[in-house]
Amino acid sequence: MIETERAGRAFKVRGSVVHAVRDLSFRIEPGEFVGCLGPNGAGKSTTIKMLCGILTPTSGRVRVAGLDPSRARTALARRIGVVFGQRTTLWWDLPLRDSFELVRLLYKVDRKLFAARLDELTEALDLGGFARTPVRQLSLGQRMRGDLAAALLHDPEVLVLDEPTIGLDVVSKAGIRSFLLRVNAERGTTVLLTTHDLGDVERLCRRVLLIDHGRLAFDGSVGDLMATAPGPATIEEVVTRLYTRGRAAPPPVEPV
Ligand SMILES: Nc1ncnc2c1ncn2[C@@H]1O[C@H](COP(=O)(O)OP(=O)(O)OP(=O)(O)O)[C@@H](O)[C@H]1O
Repeated sequence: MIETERAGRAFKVRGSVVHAVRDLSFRIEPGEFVGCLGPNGAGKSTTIKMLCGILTPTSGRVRVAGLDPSRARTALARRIGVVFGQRTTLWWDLPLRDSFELVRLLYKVDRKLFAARLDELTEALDLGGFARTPVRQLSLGQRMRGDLAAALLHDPEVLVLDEPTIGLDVVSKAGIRSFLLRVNAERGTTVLLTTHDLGDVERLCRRVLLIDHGRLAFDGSVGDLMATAPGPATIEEVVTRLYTRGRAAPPPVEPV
């Protein structure tokens, strides 16, 4: 469903070249729920942007639902839902309900199917109380639920999420997580999410990709990830060890 083959993306910055992603190869099968981890600046968002067709790889190949994302953006848009936790795709000044109607028109979703899907999503994400509120007046948690609904209104086969739980309180996070598990289990939607929240990984992901310095540093189950530690460890300890492997340990914090 998602496939990258030695994919790379370089940027020219003030006369030098930054390799944001290099030689990235992985395959995600239909129905998988995969988490993408990595330290800040590792290349996660660049990877997601290549999968959505926002960025074209400068080397290698990317395929999503059999399509080349940067060449077939319109065709892909019908098969993929995307949420960027740090940026809304909704119309800021419009009531949430009107944003959904625009999504319906953009994706040419049949009116009846749209109404049924919107009812389901309204119930599952508890959108009823703020459907008529302009997006700019929504809390972050409400806005994220709105963004998720907008990404799923056309019933895509693939859902790609860039930090979907960022800034949410524990209750909102739990709601979003159980919703995502439901979407994956009930509709068989393939989910790929990036996150810095290891709770997302523990509760949601059966498989983890770890990107470091633009390269794939780990690909396996959460159990395999935990088994990389020499002894009993928390997931925070395991991931810290992988993120700092081969690097100087951060200086200890001196008490004042
Ligand atoms: N448009 C761009 N122009 C130049 N460099 C870029 C651009 N986008 C990303 N980069 C660089 O590519 C590298 C990877 O960035 P990216 O945003 O993919 O990392 P990330 O893993 O998503 O980080 P974070 O967890 O902090 O969001 C970084 O060094 C970043 O500065």
